[in-house]
Amino acid sequence: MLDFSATYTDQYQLAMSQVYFKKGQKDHTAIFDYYFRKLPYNGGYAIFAGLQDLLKIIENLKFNDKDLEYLKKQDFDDDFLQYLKDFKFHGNIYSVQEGDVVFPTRPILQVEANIIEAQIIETILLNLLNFQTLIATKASRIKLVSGERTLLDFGLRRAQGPGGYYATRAAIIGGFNGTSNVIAGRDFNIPVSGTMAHSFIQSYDDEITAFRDFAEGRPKDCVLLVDTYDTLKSGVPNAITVAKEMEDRGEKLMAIRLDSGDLAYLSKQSRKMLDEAGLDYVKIAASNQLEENVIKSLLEQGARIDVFGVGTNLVIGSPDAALDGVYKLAYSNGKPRIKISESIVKVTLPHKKQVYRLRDTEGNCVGGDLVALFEEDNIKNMIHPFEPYKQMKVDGLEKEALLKPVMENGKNKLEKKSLQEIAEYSKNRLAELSIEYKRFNNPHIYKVGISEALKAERDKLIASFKN
Ligand SMILES: Nc1ncnc2c1ncn2[C@@H]1O[C@H](COP(=O)(O)OP(=O)(O)OP(=O)(O)O)[C@@H](O)[C@H]1O
Ligand SMILES: O=P(O)(O)OC[C@H]1O[C@H](OP(=O)(O)OP(=O)(O)O)[C@H](O)[C@@H]1O
Ligand SMILES: O=C(O)c1cccnc1
Repeated sequence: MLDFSATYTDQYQLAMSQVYFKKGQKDHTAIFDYYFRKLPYNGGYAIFAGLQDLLKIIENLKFNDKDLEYLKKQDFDDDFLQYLKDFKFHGNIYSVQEGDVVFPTRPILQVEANIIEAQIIETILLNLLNFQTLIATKASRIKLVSGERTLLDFGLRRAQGPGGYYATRAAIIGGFNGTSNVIAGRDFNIPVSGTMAHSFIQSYDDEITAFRDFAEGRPKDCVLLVDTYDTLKSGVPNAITVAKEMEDRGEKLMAIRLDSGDLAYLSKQSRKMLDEAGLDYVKIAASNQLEENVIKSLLEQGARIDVFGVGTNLVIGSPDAALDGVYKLAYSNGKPRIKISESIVKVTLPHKKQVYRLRDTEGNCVGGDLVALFEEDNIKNMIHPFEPYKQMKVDGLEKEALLKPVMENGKNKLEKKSLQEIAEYSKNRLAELSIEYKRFNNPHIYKVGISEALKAERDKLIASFKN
């Protein structure tokens, strides 16, 4: 894992914290909600990712000597710096499980801690969760159109700097099978694989010698890049020759890779040539600015591609640059808190809350999540948070509580899961959603509503400030 200190934060967190400290408010308990307002890619769902990393980092977050020296130069006071010297997160965190499908405007995670600790972790929390959730969602869309074909992440070189490290992790949660990213493979136990670059072939005087040497060097997982000079006239015929030579040595060429031109046409022609040479086991990989719409189109055209290598568009979350996840105060110093806005969608929900996934008596998702006060019971109705005439009866429905304690008094309580287990969980949760929520154009809108009691609390607070 990358090394983080508690200065991985925005200056205003420290400025506010010094005031809380000086004014005797440092032990006031605060509750913050993490949620986003708009689904990325105009899609029908998002995949929550980044939780495991976040908790590991928060558990060990502290200000080291270098941080404190620097903050002293930034005009923070000695007594506050002394407090920061012993900083540790002691709070509670309640969260949806990593990999679950999540929807706008309802809490995905809640932090309950003293106000300084809750404030200092805000930036790293948003930084990690927004990015991984965006990329896991992108990966999941690519997976939806690719079926059982193999998906490899090739994005590290095109990522937003070191963000590529976590993009790879998120891609696996969203359904990718492996990566070219060696450090992410090492740290997250992800299968690492790769092919060859154009430079390797260019560095030889002829393509076939390059192929021969590579096959000799990597006999077990040899993939030959066939488009450097002419895919069908040179690359594929030379790959076939080398594959036959490998057979003579008792080896098997694993795949060829197409990286330019009309990938549908070239894959069909290459498949035919390989099959006619008796090489039906040699797979075809493709890359070049792939994303879910291109892959969908390629498959509709009958492309014979077994492996998609996806780089840029996956790791930068194209075309959306960011998830708009926010961290909003819901409760502090014994009182519910609200942020009022001209735009009703930006009004926050006060109090500690619980979120329930609604299911019928057979356990099937009915397409709705309910947000209620934490201790509420016997909830009969769900109301649209901003359009109160939209209501739904929920009293006959099963309610699965989604926010589970994952950190208690600063201790990470998250059940240990491998990335593959998180990905499997994500796959199963996504499978519970019907296809209408997964289509790319005008997907069905998943219902998110609030209980009558929560609405009453919110409206009471709005009225008190309006007066
Ligand atoms: N049959 C196809 N249907 C839809 N999209 C395709 C098809 N074949 C390739 N593409 C996509 O079209 C884009 C073509 O990119 P580009 O214009 O750079 O062409 P290119 O063949 O890669 O050129 P270059 O040789 O410069 O790399 C890529 O995103 C690629 O994935
Ligand atoms: O298109 P992306 O989805 O981002 O996939 C990654 C791309 O990165 C490599 O190209 P690059 O030109 O960097 O190196 P190369 O010379 O090895 O092809 C690879 O050949 C892919 O085309
Ligand atoms: O292994 C590959 O083929 C690869 C790795 C990174 C980027 N593009 C391709």
